[in-house]
Amino acid sequence: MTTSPASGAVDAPALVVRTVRVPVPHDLVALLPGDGEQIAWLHRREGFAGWGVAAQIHTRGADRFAEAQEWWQQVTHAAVVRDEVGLPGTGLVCFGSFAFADEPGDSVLTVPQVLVGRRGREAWVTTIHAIAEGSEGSGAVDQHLLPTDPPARPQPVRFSDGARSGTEWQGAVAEAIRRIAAGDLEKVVLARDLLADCGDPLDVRWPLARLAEDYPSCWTFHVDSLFGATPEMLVRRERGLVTSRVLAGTIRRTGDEDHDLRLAASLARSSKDLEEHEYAVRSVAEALEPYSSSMSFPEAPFVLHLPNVMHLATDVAAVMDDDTPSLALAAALHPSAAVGGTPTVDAVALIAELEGMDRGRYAGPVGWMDAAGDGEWAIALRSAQLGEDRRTVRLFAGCGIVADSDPAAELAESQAKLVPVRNALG
Ligand SMILES: C=C(O[C@H]1C=CC=C(C(=O)O)[C@@H]1O)C(=O)O
Repeated sequence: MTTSPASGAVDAPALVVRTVRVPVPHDLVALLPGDGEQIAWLHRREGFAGWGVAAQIHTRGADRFAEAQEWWQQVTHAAVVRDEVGLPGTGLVCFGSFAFADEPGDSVLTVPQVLVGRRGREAWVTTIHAIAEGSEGSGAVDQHLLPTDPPARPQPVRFSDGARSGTEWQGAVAEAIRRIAAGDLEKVVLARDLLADCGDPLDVRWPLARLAEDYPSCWTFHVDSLFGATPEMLVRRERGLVTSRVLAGTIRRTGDEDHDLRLAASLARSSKDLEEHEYAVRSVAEALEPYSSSMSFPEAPFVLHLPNVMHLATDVAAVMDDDTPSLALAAALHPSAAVGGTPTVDAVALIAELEGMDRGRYAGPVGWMDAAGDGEWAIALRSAQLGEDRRTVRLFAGCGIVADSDPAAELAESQAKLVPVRNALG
């Protein structure tokens, strides 16, 4: 069932939900069917694999988060739930992917028909169907734990420039640096896209399996044709505790361990990167402040090592003052200065002026939420949007620009950030 609140009225279906404990599956991606709605959320082999659509809403505009949240509240109120596991992520769960910008933007919240979840030594299957459908059409739970036919290896992929060539994009970065020097703003994150032609329709399980394998410390996701492996957690809420992993400030890895350790040390001392990082941490701390009774984060960032790049990283933790749902927190935090800039309004305006493209859902919140409002919303980075023909893929990468940035170095950094999805397609 799909609804759209274009008329202002939100039409929530009445769902029957059943969660049962099952043996821990070896590999969640291997359970995904080869077609239809496929949902993935994976972190260190834990998370979810889901399929089918029990209910869905599309929202757009400045109220996209609020409308989705209102719909979710109605769906949860109308649902009949039998949950024998009782963990965050069991019972009724939705998955969402939200547009970066208010316009044009298309955002989605989906409730799958079948969801297999894993957390530590616990695993479960949740089946969801509309009350109107009468019986539990999803059948015995064991059938959902059988690996499906593996995806075929894709053909070699051809890449081409997106909205801007590398040279044009460096020009946009140079213009942003001029605006910052003129005092118009302090930081802006500029992104670019790269087009991939896969020849045949892409079976998204192929890149998902590779991303989950190669980037286990990232959150590998697929929601409504947006997929990737992001290292940045915008907000995670679990029973009154909120955490956020803020990233900004990047250096490319060389593959030589000793050299990379020296690079990590230089990143931790780089005033340009520390400044870029400081803006991002401040934006998250200021946005969480109204919702929390206490907050903590270390004075200096640590260096997060990924296979392709290293980032300055800060983990922020806050105790919630009230029961604001995780999606509402994500809405309050979006766009943080890791993907927008400082001040936010000026940065978002400059992004629209200089990038020459619609970001779509790249750099928007992507994640899941349960009926209690607990959930995880990451920032959709190191990501790509699969086209409607399923043959073309748009990859995205962006870089934080401050006064001391260098356009050529930023282009190289954006190329390094494209590596995870590029390699996963190959
Ligand atoms: C905008 C992206 O990365 C952000 C997250 C980490 C480091 C960043 C940087 O150093 O510029 C960016 O703020 C991207 O990967 O597309």
